[in-house]
Amino acid sequence: MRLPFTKMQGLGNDFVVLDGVRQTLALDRAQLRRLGDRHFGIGCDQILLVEPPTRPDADFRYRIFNADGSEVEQCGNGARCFARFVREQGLSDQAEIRVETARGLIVPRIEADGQVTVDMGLPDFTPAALPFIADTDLPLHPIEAAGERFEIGVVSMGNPHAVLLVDSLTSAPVERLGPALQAHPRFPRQVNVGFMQIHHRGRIGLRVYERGAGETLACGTGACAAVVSGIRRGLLDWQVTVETRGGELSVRWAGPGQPVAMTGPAVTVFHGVIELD
Ligand SMILES: N[C@H](CCC[C@H](N)C(=O)O)C(=O)O
Repeated sequence: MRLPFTKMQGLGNDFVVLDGVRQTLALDRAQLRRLGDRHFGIGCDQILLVEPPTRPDADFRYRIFNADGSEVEQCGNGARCFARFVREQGLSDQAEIRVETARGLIVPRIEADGQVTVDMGLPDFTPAALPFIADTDLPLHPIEAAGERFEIGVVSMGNPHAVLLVDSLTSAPVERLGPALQAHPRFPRQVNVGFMQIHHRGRIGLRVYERGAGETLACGTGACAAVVSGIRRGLLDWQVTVETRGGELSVRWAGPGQPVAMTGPAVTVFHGVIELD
C-alpha cells in the first residue's frame, strides 16, 4: 500500500504523522514498527495518528504509537506537531483545538509567533494512575535498580514518568539506569525515566529515556512530569524553562487541581509516501 505521511519534529523528538481523517487507517504492529525503523522504514521516535473524534466535545482523536509499535496514552511534543499538522493540512482553521486522547482532552493552541501551547491536563501522582506498585502517594519513593538505591518522583501525564534528581546531566547514568528503571517490575506497564538537573528555581536540564523508544532528544510529557515533581518537592517555581538536548521548552503549573501548560516549537520537516506491505 502507498501510504502518504508527514515527518515532523518537536525539539528533535521526531514523528511520522498520518492522516486518519481523509483515509481510514488500520496498521498492525509490524507495519508501525516498519514506519519507525530508521533503516528499513522512515524512522521516528513515535507515530502519530490523526482521527475523527469519538466524543462530542472533541475536534479530533489523537493516537500515539512508540517506534516499537506499542500504543501509549500521551505525547507532549507530538501534541504540538499534531496542532501544526491539522492546520497545515487544512483539517482545521481554529487557533485552538480540542484533542481526544486515551486519557482525556488536551487543548493545543498555535501562538502568533508559531510556537504551540498545550493545556496538558492535570498531573496525577497516585501510584495507581501510572501504574506503579507502592503503598501510598509520596513526593519521593525509594526504589532499587541496577544494584543501587534511588529516590524517584512518580507522575502520570496520561503516560507514566519516573523522575530522578541528578547533579550533572553529562554524567547521569542514562544508558545504564534508563533501561533498568524503564522495565522495573514495580512499573507493570513500564515507565519513561527522566533525569533532572536543577540549575535554579526557574530552569532545569532534562534527559529522558523513553518507554518504547530509548533516549530521545526531548520528551514533552517528561518535561511536564519533571517540573511538577520538582514543584511538589518545593525545589522549583511555578514557571520553568526546560533545557533538553533538542532545545528549550516552557512548562507552567500553578499547583494541585490545576492543569500543566507547555509551550514549544513544532516543525514540519518533509512530506512523503512509503510503500508499506
Ligand atoms: N514514550 C512515551 C510516549 C511519547 C512521549 C514523548 N515523546 C513526549 O513528547 O511526551 C511513552 O511510552 O509513554
